[in-house]
Amino acid sequence: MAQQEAVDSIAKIQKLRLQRMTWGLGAQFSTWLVIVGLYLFGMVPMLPAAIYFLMILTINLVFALLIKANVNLRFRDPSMTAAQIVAPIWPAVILMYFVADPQARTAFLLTAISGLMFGSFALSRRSMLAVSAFILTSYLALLTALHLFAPSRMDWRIELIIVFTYASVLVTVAYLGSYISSIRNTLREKNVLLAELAARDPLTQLPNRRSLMDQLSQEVARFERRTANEHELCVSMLDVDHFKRINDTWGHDTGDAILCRISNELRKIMRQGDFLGRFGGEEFIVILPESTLEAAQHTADRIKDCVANLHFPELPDGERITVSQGVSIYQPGERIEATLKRADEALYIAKEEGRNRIVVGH
Ligand SMILES: Nc1nc2c(ncn2[C@@H]2O[C@H](COP(=O)(O)OP(=O)(O)OP(=O)(O)O)[C@@H](O)[C@H]2O)c(=O)[nH]1
Repeated sequence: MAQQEAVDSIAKIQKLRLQRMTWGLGAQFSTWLVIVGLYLFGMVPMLPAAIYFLMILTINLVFALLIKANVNLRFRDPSMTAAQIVAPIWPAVILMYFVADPQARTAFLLTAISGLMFGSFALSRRSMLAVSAFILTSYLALLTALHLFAPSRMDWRIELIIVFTYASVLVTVAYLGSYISSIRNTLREKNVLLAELAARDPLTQLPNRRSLMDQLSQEVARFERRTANEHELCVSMLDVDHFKRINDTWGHDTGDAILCRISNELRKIMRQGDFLGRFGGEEFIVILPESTLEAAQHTADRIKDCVANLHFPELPDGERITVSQGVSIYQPGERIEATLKRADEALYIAKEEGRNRIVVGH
């Protein structure tokens, strides 16, 4: 099941990557328009323009195929952000060589900046600066080629100003972009932390009521999807006996310490796949998915014995703590609250019958 969830989440991320690629195509679209315009105005010959489009088509196709075939998952950055920004630059540089007018060439430089902005999704400052350096070096290489082979198509004074301006703009964009990227990372980390805090009980560090209810809904959904009928979803509600007396006699701090100790010990004896949480006060819930009533009773017995045999250094020698438990089984199609209510009623009976026992709710 967990494996299926991991596969689903990878598929979702891959879909998002393809979506970002489409946005990238949107950003490249402006460059394509520029080229069509240059061609229509007779500022660039047809062959280099056609070669450019062929190269860009191949590049985009390769990236899309890498994502579709999940090959990108093997890379250090599966989003291939830097590669996707850098790859279309050289086809543009080659085409720029054939553009006669230096002013018209600057249009390409602007579109490279919008490509760089995609780096703010993922790139560190160092990577953003490296990509900027790559763009600038590519432009300098173009100027060198023009200087050597087609000096009539360039004016060094204008190019110097363009290169200087472009370098400062790239550095600014790289800094701002990496700042946005770092804010995104911090936000992501904080969200993970917040989600963890919202799901955990601060005293015992066990999953809290909200988390228990989430887990129960997931287990119910899973149960309703099951194909074979051999397993049950069982719930055990557990309450520490005479806890008020413990608080009243030895103080609230002792009560807290006892709740923490019980939580820790129960955590240790939980079967993998079972879920223990604090429902509130001195009440806990154990969720036993893919179980049977017999197995649930067995677990409840283990819990009962575990707590009854605990020695608490905070309490006088011989003072024992016990727990009562109400067990219920989820009935197909019912609301989970109904299952919990049966467990609660069974717990009530366990208390009535003398505590330190397990009652199954029907
Ligand atoms: N120390 C401590 N006490 C808590 C906490 N949450 C709830 N309690 C106390 O737990 C006690 C529960 O008492 P009752 O509901 O009367 O039940 P009980 O004394 O355990 O008696 P039975 O459940 O009938 O065996 C109350 O005194 C609450 O104040 C907590 O986080 N820490």
